[in-house]
Amino acid sequence: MRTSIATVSLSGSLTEKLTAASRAGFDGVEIFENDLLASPLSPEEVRARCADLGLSIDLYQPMRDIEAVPAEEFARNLRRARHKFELMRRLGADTVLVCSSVHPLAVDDDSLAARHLSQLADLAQESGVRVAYEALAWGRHVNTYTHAWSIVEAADHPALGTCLDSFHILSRGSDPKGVADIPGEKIFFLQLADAPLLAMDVLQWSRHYRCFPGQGGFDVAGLVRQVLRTGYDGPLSLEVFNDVFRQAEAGPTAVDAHRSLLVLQETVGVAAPPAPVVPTGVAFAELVTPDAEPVAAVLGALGFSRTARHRSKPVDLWQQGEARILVNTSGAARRTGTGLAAIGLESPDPAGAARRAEALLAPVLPRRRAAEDAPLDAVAAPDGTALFFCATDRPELPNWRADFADVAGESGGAGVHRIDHLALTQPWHHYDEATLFHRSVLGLHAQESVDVADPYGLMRSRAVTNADGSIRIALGGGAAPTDDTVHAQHIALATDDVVAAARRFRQAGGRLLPIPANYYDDLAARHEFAVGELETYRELGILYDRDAHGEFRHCYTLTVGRVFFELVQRDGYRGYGAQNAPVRLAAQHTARAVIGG
Ligand SMILES: O=C(O)c1ccc(O)c(O)c1
Ligand SMILES: [Mg+2]
Repeated sequence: MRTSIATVSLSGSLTEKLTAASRAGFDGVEIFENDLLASPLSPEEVRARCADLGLSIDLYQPMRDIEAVPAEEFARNLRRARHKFELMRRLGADTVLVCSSVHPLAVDDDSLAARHLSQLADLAQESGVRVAYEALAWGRHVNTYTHAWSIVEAADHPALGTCLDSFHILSRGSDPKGVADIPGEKIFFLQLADAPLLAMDVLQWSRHYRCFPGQGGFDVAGLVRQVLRTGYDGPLSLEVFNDVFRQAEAGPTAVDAHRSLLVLQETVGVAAPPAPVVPTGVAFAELVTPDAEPVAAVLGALGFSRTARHRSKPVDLWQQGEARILVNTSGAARRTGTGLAAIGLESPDPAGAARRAEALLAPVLPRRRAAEDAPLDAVAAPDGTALFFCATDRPELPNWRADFADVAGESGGAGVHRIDHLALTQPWHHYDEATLFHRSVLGLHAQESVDVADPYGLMRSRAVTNADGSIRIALGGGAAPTDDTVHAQHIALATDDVVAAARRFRQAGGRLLPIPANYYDDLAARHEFAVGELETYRELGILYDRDAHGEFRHCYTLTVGRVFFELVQRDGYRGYGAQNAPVRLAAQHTARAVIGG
């Protein structure tokens, strides 16, 4: 289906918005009046720019407070409409949106509203324009889509139809089944937005918290299915008023937006991109660092051994059980410092996973970093992390491991057997985008988002997982001023005995994050522990949580650059310790103040 986006959904000048929409693959735009008024381009220039960019102008919007107003008011409205229809002729736009009136003098009189809209439609028709009447959820007298449709039906004018907007319908809890009563050709336009389920005034909710389909709590797909059954063949158009998107860069937002429509079309069965290939585990995590020594010291103390070296690049493989960490000292990190740059995802079908990712607009990275390397499909996540689709030691497929030559690593270890989860800090304005990306591109399941108090702001966190929990990525982000050293990425390592692993780490010279004594007093109040157990946790800085499925014990290393490690002992527990994150964040701020990072 054709896809469109309202300019109000993107940041920047009109030109920037149009360019971003075009690059992201949209077919058309809704031009929001304020964007045109503020643009130095003439309507003819806007029209030409859209044509150059391959965009149609699918809607001009909005006209307000038109119907069911006193006669002199309505006369002024018709005068205004004449001007706007002339403007639309210059723009080459043939459909105008009219929102249901919020005018204080508007009367509750459907037949007057129908007469007014019919008169407006007469005028529109003379200019070759169609009028799409939309019920605002906070309209003074008309605030449901069924009511707006009954007025359009009564007016019975060929140039008058209705505009359905998923936000106005779903925010009020209206039943979308009523859409079946509207003939498809009378649905002149379909606007789509999702929103988080918030208990607040509907106007504020609409103007500040809309998001792209799949990022909120509405059943947008259910509504779209209803609309498609009517035979509607206009565009799927996003109209998202959102404070974050207003500030974020238009290019990535437009890609995120278009991805949401691709996924929506897949959900309702009108598009079939390559099927998701759900990853089955973590093949490796790759750190970049300008200086391998501090990272090597921490990995060594954690029980890792350097087991192999890349044949052509300064990349070492550190391994313990099935946990593999690549340490890359090539140039890039000199600018960025030590950080988590890439994740290898074990994939049942790496090429298929890459095709899915590409179809959903993930930037594809070069398959071979050097001529002699095994070809490896990779894409960039919204935060820039490279995701490699790997087949480790499967003879029929290229093996990244074959690029590495074994070196004599000392054995031993600290009982770490695999990577339990990875935590990626998202730039604050990419949090919803990151969730949709990981869900749709990788086929992971998103858990509930939780608020996490940081001493200097509020973070949000949510895990995306596969069915058996062998992939668990915690996405963190939020309004807190991000401090790279505290809001760092982290790699959580699974062990069956966190106390033993923590002790070994310390004995080997590693430094664990100190946790305040008050935390343990609170633990003692909340849970019963065996004699001496809590004292051990207190001594080592081990945190504790439990859920309906089991227990979780975990502790943290100090941060190296922008990354730190966590040792976790997971006994049935299904979360990732988010309950303890406020204490961890505060402790990290303290540690940084005391130790200086
Ligand atoms: O918030 C508004 O005013 C507004 C304007 C136009 C729309 O299509 C809409 O859904 C809301
Ligand atoms: Mg709307």
